[in-house]
Amino acid sequence: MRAGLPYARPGQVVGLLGGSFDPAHAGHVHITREALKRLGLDRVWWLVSPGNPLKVRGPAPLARRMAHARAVMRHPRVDVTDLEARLGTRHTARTIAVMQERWPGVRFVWLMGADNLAQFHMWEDWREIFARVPIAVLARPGQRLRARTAPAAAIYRRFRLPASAAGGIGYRKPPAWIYLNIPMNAASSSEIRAGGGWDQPS
Ligand SMILES: Nc1ncnc2c1ncn2[C@@H]1O[C@H](COP(=O)(O)OP(=O)(O)OP(=O)(O)O)[C@@H](O)[C@H]1O
Ligand SMILES: O=C(O)c1ccc[n+]([C@@H]2O[C@H](COP(=O)([O-])O)[C@@H](O)[C@H]2O)c1
Repeated sequence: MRAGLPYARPGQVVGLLGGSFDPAHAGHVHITREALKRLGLDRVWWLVSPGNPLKVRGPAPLARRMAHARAVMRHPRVDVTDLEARLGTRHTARTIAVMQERWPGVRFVWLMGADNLAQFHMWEDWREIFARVPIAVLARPGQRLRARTAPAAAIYRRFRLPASAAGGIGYRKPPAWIYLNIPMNAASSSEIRAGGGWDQPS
């Protein structure tokens, strides 16, 4: 990272995993490693969000979530960033637009768990995200049916790639998306919070 911004060369393929990471957990680490392995990515950048625009409850302070995410995700090809706070963006479509300007020639791929595909049609300018970058959806326990019946999946049905195309997804012209059936990990931030495992230190 230079001056707080991650580095990638033009032509490199970078997966973007946006999230509240409130807190980061083994599920995030697992899908990041799977994405690196299967999608032909050079790097993955975590975008630790200032706050999900659809969530009412505010998350823990960004600095705390960043520090914890960095402790949890240790991999030479992964950068944990607070890019949205630095770029002043909050909605994903805008974040990606600004990043494509800032890193010309870098091939970004949007990564998300299957639960997010189910809600994707409610994101601001969500069609613009499909128009800008290939998307990889990673299996999550209990979310298969919801993802299969997601409005965004139906609308973009003809742009879905077969599993065999995973390794080259970064080179596909958008719209293009793929559903990755990976071994699953059941970790979730809400469960950790409900169990009191992320309470503020007193
Ligand atoms: N166990 C998991 N398996 C697959 N995808 C996951 C998993 N945990 C998180 N993700 C994905 O990682 C991204 C960031 O997730 P987020 O930070 O919201 O964690 P979360 O566990 O889903 O949180 P919460 O329970 O508060 O909704 C999202 O795209 C989400 O779908
Ligand atoms: O752009 C939007 O309207 C939008 C709505 C909901 C979620 N997102 C993004 O989706 C990512 C996952 O959010 P979360 O809170 O489920 O971890 C994170 O990068 C959010 O900024 C984006």
